Amino acid sequence: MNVLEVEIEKAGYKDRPDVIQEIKFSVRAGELVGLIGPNGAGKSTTIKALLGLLGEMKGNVVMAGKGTYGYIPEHPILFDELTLWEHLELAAASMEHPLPDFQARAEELLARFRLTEVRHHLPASFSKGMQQKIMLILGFLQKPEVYIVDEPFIGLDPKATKDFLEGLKEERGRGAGVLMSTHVLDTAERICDSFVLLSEGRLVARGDLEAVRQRCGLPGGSLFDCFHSLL
Ligand SMILES: Nc1ncnc2c1ncn2[C@@H]1O[C@H](COP(=O)(O)OP(=O)(O)OP(=O)(O)O)[C@@H](O)[C@H]1O
Repeated sequence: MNVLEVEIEKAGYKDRPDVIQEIKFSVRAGELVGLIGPNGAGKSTTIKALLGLLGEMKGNVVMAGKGTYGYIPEHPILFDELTLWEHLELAAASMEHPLPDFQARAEELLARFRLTEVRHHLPASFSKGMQQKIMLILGFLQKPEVYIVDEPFIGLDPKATKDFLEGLKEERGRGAGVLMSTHVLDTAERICDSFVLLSEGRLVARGDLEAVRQRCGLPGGSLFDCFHSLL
């Protein structure tokens, strides 16, 4: 079953409405799909397009079930005047479907990412990695059907990265699908089930590592080798 289906004819910005073109892919329940491509290839634009954040978008995006998604942005988005706990309360209050177990879930996530002690502090004074962990907690809070994660590995320490990947694994076990953009290709190769490779706003390869290797004519090649041969 697909939890996310994306068919973008074209999308972009007011002055450049066709930054990305003909991007078609899907994410199955439990699948982790890596969105890969060099700087400026259109990864963030693709994510913004499927979140409905772009003025210029011609295409279709379908999310399964109730259509809930957890978006984990690359750069933390925080309010100066709210404590960490108030951020979680605000997120829960603005969800379309109320969280019956908000308190327990929030406590569990704070413990997992070791932020329990600072839950009543203002995140504006936190380190970059701590702020990034808040984004992970907010993403995990509502147990969505789809996770959309923009470059999670920059700024997280190895322990936080491990905790994050374990959290994603649990969620995938429950049937959530994940689309994750990253430049960290060795990690992507290790953890992703399949890949969407973008270059200059176009889809250049789609499928598991074997399919990407075939597309590049590099049997046994790493994702890193395939990336370089395609671009
Ligand atoms: N707000 C904007 N207005 C106009 N053009 C933009 C805007 N944001 C991005 N672009 C252009 O869209 C193209 C794709 O950018 P995008 O940010 O999607 O790339 P990316 O693959 O996410 O890159 P990176 O790996 O550097 O994050 C680039 O040419 C960029 O200049």
